[in-house]
Amino acid sequence: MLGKTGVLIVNLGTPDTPNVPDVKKYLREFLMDGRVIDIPYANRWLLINLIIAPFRSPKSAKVYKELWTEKGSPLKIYGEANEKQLQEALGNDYVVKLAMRYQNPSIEKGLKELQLMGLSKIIVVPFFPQYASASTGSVYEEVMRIIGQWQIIPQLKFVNYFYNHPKFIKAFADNGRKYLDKGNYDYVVFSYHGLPERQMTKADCTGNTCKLGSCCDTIHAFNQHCYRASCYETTRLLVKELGLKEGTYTTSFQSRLGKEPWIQPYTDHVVKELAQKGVKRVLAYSPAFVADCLETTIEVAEEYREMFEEHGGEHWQLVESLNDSAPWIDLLTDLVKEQEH
Ligand SMILES: C=CC1=C(C)c2cc3[nH]c(cc4nc(cc5[nH]c(cc1n2)c(C)c5CCC(=O)O)C(CCC(=O)O)=C4C)c(C)c3C=C
Ligand SMILES: [Fe+2]
Ligand SMILES: [Fe+2]
Repeated sequence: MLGKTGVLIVNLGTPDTPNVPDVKKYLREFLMDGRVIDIPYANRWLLINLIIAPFRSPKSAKVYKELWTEKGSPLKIYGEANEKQLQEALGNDYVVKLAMRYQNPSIEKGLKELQLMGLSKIIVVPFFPQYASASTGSVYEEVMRIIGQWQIIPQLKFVNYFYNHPKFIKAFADNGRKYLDKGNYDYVVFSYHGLPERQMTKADCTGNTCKLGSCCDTIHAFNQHCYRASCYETTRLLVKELGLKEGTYTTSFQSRLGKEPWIQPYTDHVVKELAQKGVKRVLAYSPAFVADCLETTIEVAEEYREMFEEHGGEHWQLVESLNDSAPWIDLLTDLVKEQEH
C-alpha cells in the first residue's frame, strides 16, 4: 500500500431509511452542527430537540418516502457509484472512499479505513461546488477533528471549491443545452441552496465580510470563499457558456429554514413573480448540488413546478445534476490530480 494516495469523497448525507426515527436522527446530527445552526450550544440544543426534530421529522420523512428508490436515497446511490467510477478512473495508485458528513458511511469510518492502509497522503473532495462554512467548512472541521487524534498525520489536501472549473461549467451547461436546443424556453432560473444572511456577513479569513450587495458582483482575491459571490459567478459562467441573453435568466436561493432572513431573492418568490409576469416556459438549474437529491428532485422539480403552474406558468423543467455521468467523473479525476502538484 506504501505510496498510494487516499481520496475521501464527501457529500452532505441522508437518512439511513425514510422512516421517522432515522430522519429524526439525521436531522438532529445535521442541525446540531454549530456551522449549520450557528447559535450558542444550549439554544441550539433546545431548538433542535424540542422544536425542529419532533415537528419537522414526520413532514420530512413523508418527502423522503417520495424521494426513496428501491436502492435507497439518490444522494447515497450516486455517491456509491461515484466511489467505484473514480476508483476505476484513478487506478491502483489511489484508494477512493465515500463518506457522508452526516449519518452513513461516516467520515470517521472512511478515514479509519484509509489510516489502516498506512497511506501517506489523503485528498479530501467535498461534493460542494461553492464553499460555505455550513458545508465544505463543516467537512474540514470533522476531518481535522478525527485526524487530529492520530499519531501520524498524513499529508492532507482539501479541494475548497470547483464552481469555476471549466469542466464543471461545461458539464452543467451541456446538461441544460439539450433542453434549450429543443424546448423553446423563455427563461432560465439558477436556484442555489440558501444560507442564513447572518452566516454570509461573518468575517472571512481575510477580515472581509459580505455586504449582501454588489460586493458579490465580481470574484476577486478577497471573496473566493464567499458563498453568495461564488453562486453569482457560477451563474455568470453558465450564462456565458450557454449564450443566454440579458433579461432571460436570474439567480435565486432555495430551501430556507426558520424565520430569520436567508440570502435573497428566494426561489419561491421568483417562481411566483415569473409566472405572474407571464413567463410560460422555464428551465431550472440547481448548480449547488452535484447529485440529484431531495432539494432538486422534490423541491425544484416538483414543488416549484406546481407553484409555477398554479400561478399561470405552463412548463417548468429541472436540469438534472451531474449524478453518475462521465463528465463528472472526468472533473473529479482532474480535481484529485490537481492536488498532486
Ligand atoms: C449546497 C450545499 C448545502 C448547504 C450550504 C446547506 C446548508 C444548509 N442546509 C440546511 C438545512 C437542510 N438542508 C437539507 C437538505 C439538504 N441540504 C443539502 C446541501 C446543503 N445544505 C443537501 C444536498 C440536502 C439533501 C439531502 C438528501 O438527503 O437528499 C435538509 C433536510 C431536508 C428537509 O428536512 O427539508 C435541511 C433541514 C441549513 C439550515 C443550512 C445552513 C445553514
Ligand atoms: Fe441543506
Ligand atoms: Fe458579497
